[in-house]
Amino acid sequence: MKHSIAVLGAGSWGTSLALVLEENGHDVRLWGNHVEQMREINEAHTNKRYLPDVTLAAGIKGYTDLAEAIKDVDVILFVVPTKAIRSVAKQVSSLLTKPAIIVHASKGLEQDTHKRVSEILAEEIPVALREAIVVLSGPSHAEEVANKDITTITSASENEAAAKFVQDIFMNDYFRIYTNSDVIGVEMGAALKNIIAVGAGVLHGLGYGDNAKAALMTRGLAEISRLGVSFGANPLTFIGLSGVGDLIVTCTSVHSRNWRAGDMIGQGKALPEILESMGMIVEGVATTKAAYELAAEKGVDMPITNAIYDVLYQDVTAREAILHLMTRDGKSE
Ligand SMILES: NC(=O)C1=CN([C@@H]2O[C@H](COP(=O)(O)OP(=O)(O)OC[C@H]3O[C@@H](n4cnc5c(N)ncnc54)[C@H](O)[C@@H]3O)[C@@H](O)[C@H]2O)C=CC1
Ligand SMILES: O=C(CO)COP(=O)(O)O
Repeated sequence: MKHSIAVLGAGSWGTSLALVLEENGHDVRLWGNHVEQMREINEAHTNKRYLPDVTLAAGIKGYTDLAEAIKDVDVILFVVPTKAIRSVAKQVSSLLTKPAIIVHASKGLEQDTHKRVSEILAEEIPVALREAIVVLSGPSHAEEVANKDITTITSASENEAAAKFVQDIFMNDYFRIYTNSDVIGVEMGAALKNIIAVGAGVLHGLGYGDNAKAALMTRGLAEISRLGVSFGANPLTFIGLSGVGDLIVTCTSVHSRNWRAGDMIGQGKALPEILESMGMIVEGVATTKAAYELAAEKGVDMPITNAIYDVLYQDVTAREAILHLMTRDGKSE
């Protein structure tokens, strides 16, 4: 069945998800806040800044007017960076005239409040205007999805019917969706893997090898799970697509923005210059600070997150942070 879907956020991930939905026969409205970019999408059918080698289907329509983009849609998919979720959600709730299924595919924790993205959406969009909130997450680089490379991700919601609905609108022969009811686990896995990806990049930039990477990913997953479980997540979620699955892709791929930023840190470049040169969101930087503060509040031991926090925010060198991690007291696994 054909549905009308507004995709909010015309970066690499929003554009790739719009491509999948359009291919699946839906009416797709891609909303962005840059007039020139939306004109490019509508006239040249490209979005070169974010997906340089991709031609977009003519069915994907770019919108700069949010009211028009969300008018009478069945689904609103948020794919802006985490730091923009609250402001965009506020605008949506002031303009929405009928309830919609609210989906998000963003991966991070809000600064200061430390909230997950679905919590922000639940605060900003009144119950009367949302049928359900669904989280879309898993190992999925936009560049590969746009090339129709095989990808599997998770659709998570407390509302099982809504999770299945989202599974149905996205599924096709290269994009496979599994449902999950553990929203906390799926969102915590998604947000926290970005921190470990920065660390994997740092190790690469410093010249460390595969043993170091495997150590970081394994012990990183242990602390992701610890923090997630302290909020009520199911520990098994972290061995699923939005846990170890996403950790693998993001720590081993040159597509990863977080990994690339970490790699440049390892090579000795300064963080502001790195973020400037990326031109895309590197969620792991803000999420490291949120997770560091959250772990301290909760009394959860997160030594790798603390080490990356020290490098990003405390002027500790990466080599010093690694030495500190490696020379802590011996522990039981
Ligand atoms: N790129 C990827 O492969 C994947 C990204 N994600 C997540 O998706 C989210 C978006 O990431 P990307 O698409 O990579 O980011 P991006 O940096 O490629 O694009 C972000 C887009 O959001 C727009 N934007 C920023 N603030 C805005 C605002 N206030 N109002 C309207 N538009 C605004 C930007 O102009 C840009 O078009 C992030 O949370 C990321 O972790 C999740 C899975 C895969
Ligand atoms: O979440 C992502 C892939 O699943 C994208 O984030 P990165 O680009 O940092 O890997």
